[in-house]
Amino acid sequence: MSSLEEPLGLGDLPKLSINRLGRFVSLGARRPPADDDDHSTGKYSSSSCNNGSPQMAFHHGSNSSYPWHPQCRQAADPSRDAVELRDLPRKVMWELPRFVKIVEVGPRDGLQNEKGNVPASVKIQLIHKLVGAGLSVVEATSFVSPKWVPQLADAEEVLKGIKQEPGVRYPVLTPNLRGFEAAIAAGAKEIAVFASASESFSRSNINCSIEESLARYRGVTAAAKKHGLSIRGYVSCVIACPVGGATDPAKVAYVAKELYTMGCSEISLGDTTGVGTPGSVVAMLQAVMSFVPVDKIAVHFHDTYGQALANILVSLQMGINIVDSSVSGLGGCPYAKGATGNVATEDVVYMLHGLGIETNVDLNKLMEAGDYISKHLGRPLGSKTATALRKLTA
Ligand SMILES: CC(C)(COP(=O)([O-])OP(=O)([O-])OC[C@H]1O[C@@H](n2cnc3c(N)ncnc32)[C@H](O)[C@@H]1OP(=O)([O-])[O-])[C@@H](O)C(=O)NCCC(=O)NCCSC(=O)C[C@@](C)(O)CC(=O)[O-]
Repeated sequence: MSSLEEPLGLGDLPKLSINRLGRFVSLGARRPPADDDDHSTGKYSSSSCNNGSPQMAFHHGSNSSYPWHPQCRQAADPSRDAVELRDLPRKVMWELPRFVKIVEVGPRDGLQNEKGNVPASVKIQLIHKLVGAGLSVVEATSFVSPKWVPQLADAEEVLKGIKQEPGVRYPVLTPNLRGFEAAIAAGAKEIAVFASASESFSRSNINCSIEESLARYRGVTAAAKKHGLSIRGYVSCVIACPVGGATDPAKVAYVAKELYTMGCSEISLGDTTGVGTPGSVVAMLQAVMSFVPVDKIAVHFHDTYGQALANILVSLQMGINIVDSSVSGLGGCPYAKGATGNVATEDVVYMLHGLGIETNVDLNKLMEAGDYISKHLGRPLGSKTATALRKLTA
């Protein structure tokens, strides 16, 4: 089995201090009481006799509805159980933010891997539609070598063609000073630099080692600060690398810290290949949060294994409130074979709104943007939410 085929668990990762993780895990999942637990003190609760589902508890009332469940068999005090059931939603939801900022990466990360040519006019129209849907950060393009990413060779035309709205950010990727200069000449007000936590991915993506890339980015960020530009920093392969296998969370933390120290105001942690699970994501975030304030961290999940929404949820529970996503799930990295697109923005918005979290995004208008680009690319919608809602209204 290749490293891409096998999901990673905590056991695959290097040992970390688990104090924080222990605290976190205790909020979400309770261990079942052992036979010798003292139930009379309530030290270990048996309230999960509803098998973790508030709905089941609601319909069936008492824990004893599931006599086959080991914890149900041990339920002793119905009044205590009622109190704990009432508290369950608070326990599950209390760490969640009220507002999540979505960083739309479809026009860049989404289109950089397209086989066919997407005209600049279509990219510009897509960006306008995404901003019209309420997205306040839309990554517009990359000023990278057209030899490496021919799909974004029209970066200047795209950035110049956008009608930049006040209060909206349009970051562009810049791999070096040359890209930075081209970006400001085209009107960029925010740039993004992109390093990797994997040595082999760094070489295949930007043709240099991690240390060389950081040295290069120190020059780029210094120039950006002189021009008063905001800087976003990416760390890719935060869970695993297509070649090197599992990534050490300490390495992710190191690269994130370096980018933060050189002046990146937001650090986006990319699961480039989409192999992460909530277990590996918690360990990685725990490591990064020791060096970068939680409100400066964004998460960026590709959905190769269908884990992206679960990974986002666990990130929110850890205090993250910035999420990258791509309209209609567009995307894939040209240098990460087999990796699919980012999590679809429509699915993220649907989940967040379902949790009562505000985004300022209008889901209907967002779906129109998804329809627009999917029709242009001649492929079905890449969002489950949009597919389901379109069927309902057909
Ligand atoms: C970094 C380089 C340039 C090094 O590429 P290199 O070949 O080592 O550099 P070079 O200096 O030898 O330049 C090669 C050619 O490109 C030109 N060149 C050089 N720089 C530029 C520039 N800025 N703009 C336009 N042209 C440029 C340069 O002038 C030269 O042209 P030639 O002389 O052969 O005609 C190259 O490797 C590159 O552009 N890489 C970008 C690859 C890329 O964009 N990958 C996708 C990013 S996605 C990602 O990283 C993950 C992320 C962020 O999405 C998060 C996640 O999903 O996890």
